[in-house]
Amino acid sequence: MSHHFNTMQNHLDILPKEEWLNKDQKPYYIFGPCSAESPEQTMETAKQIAAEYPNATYRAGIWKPRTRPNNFEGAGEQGLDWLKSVKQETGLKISTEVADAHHVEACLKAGVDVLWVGARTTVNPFSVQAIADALQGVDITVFIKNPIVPDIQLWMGALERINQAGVKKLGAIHRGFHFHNSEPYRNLPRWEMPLEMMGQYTNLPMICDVSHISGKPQLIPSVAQKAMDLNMQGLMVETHITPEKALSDAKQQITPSSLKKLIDGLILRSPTADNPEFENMMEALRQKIDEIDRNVLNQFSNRMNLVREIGVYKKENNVTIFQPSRWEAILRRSLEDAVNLELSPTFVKGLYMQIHDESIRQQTEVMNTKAAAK
Ligand SMILES: O=C(O)C(=O)C[C@]1(C(=O)O)C=C[C@@H](O)C=C1
Repeated sequence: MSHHFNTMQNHLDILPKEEWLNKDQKPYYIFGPCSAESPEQTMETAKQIAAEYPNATYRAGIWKPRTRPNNFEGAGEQGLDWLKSVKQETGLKISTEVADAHHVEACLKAGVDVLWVGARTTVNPFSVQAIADALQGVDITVFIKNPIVPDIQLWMGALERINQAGVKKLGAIHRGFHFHNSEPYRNLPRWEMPLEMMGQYTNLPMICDVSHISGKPQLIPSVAQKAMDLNMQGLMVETHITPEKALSDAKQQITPSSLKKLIDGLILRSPTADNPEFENMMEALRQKIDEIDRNVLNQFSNRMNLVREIGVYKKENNVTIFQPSRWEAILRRSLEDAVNLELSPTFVKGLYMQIHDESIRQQTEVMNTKAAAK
């Protein structure tokens, strides 16, 4: 397999965060029920949220296609009228999920401020393009949730399609990924995926949907704190006046008062410190890390030289590349060392799997190379 490794950054034409996302709120908060269920539930939840967080964006799902039919499928278009009333009475910005062009048109007519594309829509470029076409030239905020499968290209593609329609207030929402077993989460966070996106598009705001990752209230605080510590720009938290009576996602919604506890408990750290002593210390430690990194790579290179040398002997003696007992011994020794070195076994095992893969690749190359004329 050939690896094309791209360290180049990609580009999205997005307005600076300070001009829209973080204009009135930092972090950016999206709070509200999974679904708009009734005028009363929609309004009452909004009032309680607005009392504490007047600059938050209010969310409520209007169209809720469930995995299997014949469950509560959302209030439909009438729910947009309920959201409109919320906007009028509380002043909160309103937001909902769109999955097709018809949804977009209905939301634009209702004056919805913020739209998001859901995880099951992001996987389908046909759907995303239809939404992009409906948004052509419209000045509105749009967030793209990660696709349910951990495929970064789909996420990037969806952002690019919407951006190419001219949407400049654009962000991403990390909601975790679907796996057969995501314990203890509902959706495995795979934090490296949003981080990769943030690296690829340095101006892309990333919001963490802590509810869909957690799936249960107990996990929400640690997920929210981690998102903040990873320098994400905001949080989406499903909030319901009576979660136990919710018609969808009852298990993961929290009350407005639990929401307040959650937000009060967050420690907000900044990406840099305005402190010369801190900067000096960081500089010194980073220099040491740079030196170690260079040594590590050099040693890997030395190791691979030996591996290729072994490869030549194996070729001359017609011996197989993969040596299970030797490989097992290396792995066992390394895992024992890991304990004493305060390295996690998962990390060390992953590292050695990578090294072994590379050894095999290099020896395969040696085997396939025609010997130089003697
Ligand atoms: O010891 C060998 O036979 C090697 O080729 C070296 C090495 C390694 O990378 O350490 C590579 C492949 C084998 O499966 C086992 C070990």
